[in-house]
Amino acid sequence: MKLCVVGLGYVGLPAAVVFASRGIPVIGIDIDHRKVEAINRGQTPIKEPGVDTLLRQAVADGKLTATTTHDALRECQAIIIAVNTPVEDGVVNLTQLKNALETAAKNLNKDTLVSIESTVPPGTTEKIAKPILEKSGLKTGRDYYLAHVPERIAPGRAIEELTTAPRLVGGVDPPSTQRAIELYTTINKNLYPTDATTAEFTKLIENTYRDVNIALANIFALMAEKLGIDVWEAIRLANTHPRVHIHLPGPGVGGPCLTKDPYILITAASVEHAKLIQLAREINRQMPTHFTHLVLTALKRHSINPREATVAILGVAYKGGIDDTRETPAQPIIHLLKQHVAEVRAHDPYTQETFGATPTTTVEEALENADAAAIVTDHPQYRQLDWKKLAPLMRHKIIVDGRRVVEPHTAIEAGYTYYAIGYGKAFKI
Ligand SMILES: NC(=O)c1ccc[n+]([C@@H]2O[C@H](COP(=O)([O-])OP(=O)(O)OC[C@H]3O[C@@H](n4cnc5c(N)ncnc54)[C@H](O)[C@@H]3O)[C@@H](O)[C@H]2O)c1
Ligand SMILES: CC(=O)N[C@@H]1[C@@H](OP(=O)(O)OP(=O)(O)OC[C@H]2O[C@@H](n3ccc(=O)[nH]c3=O)[C@H](O)[C@@H]2O)O[C@H](CO)[C@@H](O)[C@@H]1O
Repeated sequence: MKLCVVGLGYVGLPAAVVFASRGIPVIGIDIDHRKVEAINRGQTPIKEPGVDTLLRQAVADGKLTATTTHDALRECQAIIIAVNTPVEDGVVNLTQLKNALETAAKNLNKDTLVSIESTVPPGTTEKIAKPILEKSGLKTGRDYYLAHVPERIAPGRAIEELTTAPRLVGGVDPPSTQRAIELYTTINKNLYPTDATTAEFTKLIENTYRDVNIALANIFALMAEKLGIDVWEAIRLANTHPRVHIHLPGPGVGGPCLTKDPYILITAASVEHAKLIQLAREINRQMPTHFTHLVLTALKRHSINPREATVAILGVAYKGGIDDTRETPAQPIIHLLKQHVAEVRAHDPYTQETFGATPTTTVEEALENADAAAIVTDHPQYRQLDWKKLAPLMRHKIIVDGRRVVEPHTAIEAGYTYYAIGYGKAFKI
């Protein structure tokens, strides 16, 4: 059996190299010739731990080749579609997916499985993909097979999660579910069969649940700031209750999924009370502004004129331990701070991106003569910092912690004034 993977981005490429590593010959297809050329040279166009090694090996073994030509679909008995489904002005754009399906229909072999991994509105596989693919003259569930197998990988852990994280397998009919299980069982034994529309819906509600839960944590944080309470302590205590699992507040929710999937869900099924989900999105989108406000309040409380101040942003990636800056809250935070503050510097151990802030290569360089350290990302390296040793570098010893990377008592003992999202004790007079 040969597998074609259409779309070699953050989802398609890890899948391609993992299938190839299990001995399955894979043809990767992408319209971006630079990606295709890089892959054929054995170089990964995306940064994802482990992909580089598996890719080099797969190309060297002749198990993975990439092409821009969709005719290659003719050689495959299984096709994974992993093109992007971006949300624009709150509405999902399925153009890439429809184009990929049209070319698949023109090159579809009898008995082939088509698996859609892209995140899509419920009903897309059944009502959009199926009619397009049946233009081939083949009948679904009899002549060829169709499933939605949503991708659940978290960036930074893709390779591990592809083989271990539970996976939904939703065929449009039982034979399609069965064929999809046969394909995915070669890389992951933890499969949950269902139907395509349930799989599509489930993918969206998982990320929506996470976004709404984080929004709730963010509201609690704002309340704690008013009440003079430490929300981190309160959430830790609340979560000792066996039926409570409150997520963590922060300076914003970034990444390619939580910022997009709730909108796909709301638009797909417009029920009145979906405004809960909409509101959660708005709360999370507001957090970078709130964090910026905390930084400016901290400067004011220390009688520092922002126009003469330097703020060091620690962390540009959207979450800890990775270099991914898609939809990162650091971008609006830097943008807003630059409107008020003389100099905004940025440091990140994983990425060079600074969104217009002055780049720095070490934490020491970022903090030298700075008035405040503003921690945006929970990189593991930041948890190891010796704040006592760093203190003499700074002009003013102020920490504004978006992620509870520093324990308040550690900062205070090292001579800092400590502010944080949800740390109401900083404001208690
Ligand atoms: N990035 C993630 O971590 C993640 C996780 C789970 C689900 N998803 C979902 O997976 C899908 C893909 O996301 P991504 O981040 O990999 O996107 P991406 O933009 O990184 O990759 C998509 C790739 O598809 C290619 N492409 C577009 N049209 C094509 C066509 N007709 N034929 C061949 N190639 C084509 C693009 O050139 C690009 O390389 C989205 O629906 C996304 O919501 C993403
Ligand atoms: C349901 C779920 O788990 N889905 C995962 C999610 O992966 P992700 O990479 O987007 O990672 P998250 O951890 O959700 O982070 C997003 C942003 O939220 C911030 N955050 C997080 C937790 C918290 O308590 N408080 C916060 O503020 C964090 O800093 C970051 O900015 O979507 C992928 C694509 O669909 C999935 O495949 C993947 O399984």
